[in-house]
Amino acid sequence: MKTARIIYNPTSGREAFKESLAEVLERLEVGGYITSTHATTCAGDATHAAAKACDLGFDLIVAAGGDGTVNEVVNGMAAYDERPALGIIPMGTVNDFAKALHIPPTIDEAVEMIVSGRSARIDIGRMNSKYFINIAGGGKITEVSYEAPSKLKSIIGPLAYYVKGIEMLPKIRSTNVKIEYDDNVFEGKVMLFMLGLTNSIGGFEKLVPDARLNDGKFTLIIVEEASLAEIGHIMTLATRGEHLKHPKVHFFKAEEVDISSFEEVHLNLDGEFGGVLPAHFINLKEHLEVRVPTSFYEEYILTDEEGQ
Ligand SMILES: Nc1ncnc2c1ncn2[C@@H]1O[C@H](COP(=O)(O)OP(=O)(O)OP(=O)(O)O)[C@@H](O)[C@H]1O
Repeated sequence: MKTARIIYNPTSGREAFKESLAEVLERLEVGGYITSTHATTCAGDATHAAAKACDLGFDLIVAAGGDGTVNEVVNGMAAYDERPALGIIPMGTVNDFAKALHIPPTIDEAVEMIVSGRSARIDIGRMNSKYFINIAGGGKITEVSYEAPSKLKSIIGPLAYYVKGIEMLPKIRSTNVKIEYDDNVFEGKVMLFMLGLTNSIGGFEKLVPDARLNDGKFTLIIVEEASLAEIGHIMTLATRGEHLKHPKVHFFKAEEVDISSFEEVHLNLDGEFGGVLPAHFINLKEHLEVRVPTSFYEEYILTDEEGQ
């Protein structure tokens, strides 16, 4: 028998998970798992709960919550040599990570996928000692996502980032940074830099148009110093996934990135404050085993034969 630990955030998004808990447990039991449950009690608790599940040798951790919960669970698991598989039941307001993996939005379908889908090994990022699953970024503009109040986020969802972003535009200024990526260097004034792992970020589904989930590389996007009008134009292009064509936008693939600055530059990891520069980023290739729909696996997970 396999063992599964459900870690759920009773406060995330729609707050409806508890009502479905009995059915979720039953489906997992029928699927061959011995189950147990942990409801998180505060911020950071999911990290401790996931680490404990690793210590106890669980085969599967099911994270039921939004991106914040999944990020915390991965932070609890990632340092272990023996890691359980991860299943995700999206319960947040945005669920960028679940969307990137085409995880179904309803509880029933998500648990069904966990039981009968496939396991994919996908990349995660480490920044200094913290892990991230979707994106790391810095520069004034990236302070937007954690400044978007959660009330606003739950009412208008992804648009909250955009609305807040436009409001903040006049306050945005550039910062001087040095970005070393693999064997190259970029030095200069930037509005923002981003290291993406998936293509679904901040509610934009085409921000990192060609992110591969298991190639061991970050997509590094740098937006050089630009005028307000240019930033507005880049944001509009971003909604269509065409921002990479803009001359102030640079795009690279890299396994390791070092970023430093003489100024105080805030970092954002998966939508939350993640500390300040300097930062060392490393892509941990295929570090996370996650349950995904079979159709997604067949279409998006590269195998060795495909020339990885
Ligand atoms: N019992 C709790 N009370 C208050 N906060 C909690 C509790 N458990 C977890 N949290 C915190 O809530 C944060 C947000 O949760 P989560 O990401 O699951 O939902 P969300 O914000 O609705 O979703 P999304 O990130 O997709 O918008 C988590 O990062 C976690 O730190």
